[in-house]
Amino acid sequence: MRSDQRNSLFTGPMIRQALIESVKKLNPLIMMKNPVMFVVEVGTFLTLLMILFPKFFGVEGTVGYIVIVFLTLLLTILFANFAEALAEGRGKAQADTLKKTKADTIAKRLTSSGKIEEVSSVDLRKGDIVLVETGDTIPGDGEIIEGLASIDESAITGESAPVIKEAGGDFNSVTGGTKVVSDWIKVRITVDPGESFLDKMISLVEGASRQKTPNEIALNTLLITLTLIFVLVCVTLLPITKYVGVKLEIATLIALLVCLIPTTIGGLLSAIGIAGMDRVTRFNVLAMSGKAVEAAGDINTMILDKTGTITFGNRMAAQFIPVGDHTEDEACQAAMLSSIQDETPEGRSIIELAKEQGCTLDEQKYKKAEIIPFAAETRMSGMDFEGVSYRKGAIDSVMQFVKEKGGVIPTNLKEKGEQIASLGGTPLAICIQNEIIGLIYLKDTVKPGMKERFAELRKMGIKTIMCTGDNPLTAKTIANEAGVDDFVAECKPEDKIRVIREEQIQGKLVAMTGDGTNDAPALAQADVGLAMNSGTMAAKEAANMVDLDSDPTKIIEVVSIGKQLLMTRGALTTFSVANDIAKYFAILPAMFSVAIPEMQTLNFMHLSSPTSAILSALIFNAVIIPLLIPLAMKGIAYKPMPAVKLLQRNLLIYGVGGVIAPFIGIKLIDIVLQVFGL
Ligand SMILES: Nc1ncnc2c1ncn2[C@@H]1O[C@H](COP(=O)(O)OP(=O)(O)OP(=O)(O)O)[C@@H](O)[C@H]1O
Ligand SMILES: [K+]
Ligand SMILES: [Mg+2]
Repeated sequence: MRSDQRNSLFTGPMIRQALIESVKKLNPLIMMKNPVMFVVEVGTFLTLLMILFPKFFGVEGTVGYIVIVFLTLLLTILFANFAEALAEGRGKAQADTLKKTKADTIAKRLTSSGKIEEVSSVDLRKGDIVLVETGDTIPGDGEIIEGLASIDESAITGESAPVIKEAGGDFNSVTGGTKVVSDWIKVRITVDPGESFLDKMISLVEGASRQKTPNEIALNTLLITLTLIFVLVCVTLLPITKYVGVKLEIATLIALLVCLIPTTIGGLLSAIGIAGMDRVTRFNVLAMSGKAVEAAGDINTMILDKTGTITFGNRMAAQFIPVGDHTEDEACQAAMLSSIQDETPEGRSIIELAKEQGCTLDEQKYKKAEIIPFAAETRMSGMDFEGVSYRKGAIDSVMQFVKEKGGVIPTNLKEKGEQIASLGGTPLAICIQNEIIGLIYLKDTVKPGMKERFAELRKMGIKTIMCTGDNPLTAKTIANEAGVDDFVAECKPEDKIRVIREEQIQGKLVAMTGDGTNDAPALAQADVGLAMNSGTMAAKEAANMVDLDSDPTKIIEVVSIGKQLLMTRGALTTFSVANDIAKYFAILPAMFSVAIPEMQTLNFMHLSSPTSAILSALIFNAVIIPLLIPLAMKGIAYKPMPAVKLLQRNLLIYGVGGVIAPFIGIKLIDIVLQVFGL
């Protein structure tokens, strides 16, 4: 996705393709989806009939004029179609590239007896377990259940550096179509054919599943209403003109109608939406709906988890610290015992550190132990063996566990825990039965550049809140280091939802970024849920956006694009309506000044003739569409500033500009038409 086509706005083949598409889109069945332009098409068809059967319509004398009206109307529709086709073009090109990645591969499926059978990737179903070795393409989306491998995800993310994925924890998801470059993994397939991430990506960039956003629907309703009003105005003009003695051609009436209905925004509306989605994709963010992008434009609050989002998330054991009258050796031993078969990255790093420090473990002996896997709810993990409980976990959780068993808390536990937390580390307490033996210092690092990025969010008026399962002191240290506005510690999954709901109840739009399975419910609750591609399947499925680069601050770009999208649509609507009003005042005096001399005072534009006035306005109405295509595609520049100021600025530029532009444009076209003797 991050290929050359990401940067160059349009290539030759894309423009050629768009030209072909704009003719195909003339199909009335497609056209009907855009009522404003459909009215133009009906008008075009009527003028065509008049050209073909002039006698029937009694227009023999003015066929030349009608031909010009017909051609201008046809161009108007083609221009609008071209805008839409051009906006769709890049997505189609991307989809083609992705489809090549989707080729069927051979999968090594494990049978229940543990044998390997080779099957086609299309025959894989949810729940199948496959072995993927060095050089193999991963045959489907899934979760690593065993092993660790280095994976080239460039086919999907465009990032050439391989990433490490491993069983357990938040980095266990793999995507079909990516490649194992070293080592091996066993993957449990989590989707049936046709529902994969790649399938979703293809249909997203292709725009196949594009639906109008609520904002677009509302605007469309407004445009349809305006159109209906002008249809009525034009129809009632007929008897009025008869009454005052002006002969009004049907073709003129159609031209007048098209000038007055909001064709500019009607023609560009869908292109603006598609281009907005496309800009998001170019930042390597997959948005599941246009609604999500628009919501991003109005975000007030942003919730982030800490581990894996603000920090790198490879929380590694750095030190074993004894408490009470225990020794470092005992702490090391207990840490190891509580981490048998803990498949989280934290658990494995503990075993590694313990081995480095010379601790040993007779794994055979504990084969029959009952393993207690880590859960975000309990914040603990460990095992029960021969009536003895071995646990490690968040200090308060372990303290409670020990107290329930009648144990006492060592006096220096609090102090030693605070020492780790004040460094931004995560302290894990270790206990055997009802006795706390020591602490594990889990180290994690804040991703660089966070402070500057959060400052940017603040400038946009967005409040950042870090919600973490970690203890308050660690949370505070990391919150300060990263520069978030606020934090909530000791969050369980339901607490993250509560924080989001509390903001939403105040009428705020909330964005949430996260990577863990424990973040999934909150990602679904938020108005904008941005999951890290590095994260778990559950997180990616719950979110309405996925950042392929796994950079939580990417939300800044998405917010800018969302704001840009809303602003561009607002500005071009203002411009379009202002234009139409101006055109009204340009054409009507010219049309009536012959019959009603008093109208002459209003005819300050001094257009050469009523016919020229109509044609100039109609031609201006057509050419303004392609002239605005670049603006519709790129969006108007967004700079962080208060909303009111922004609105005033845009009203000035696009409202006043929209009133003035037609007068200048129509006058110029009128002069040119005079040169050609029309
Ligand atoms: N493998 C583990 N065994 C025991 N306890 C753990 C393990 N991993 C994490 N913990 C403890 O559980 C707490 C909660 O973990 P959880 O993954 O829910 O949140 P988190 O990753 O700390 O925070 P965030 O929500 O910011 O990602 C951690 O802060 C830590 O104290
Ligand atoms: K118009
Ligand atoms: Mg987490």
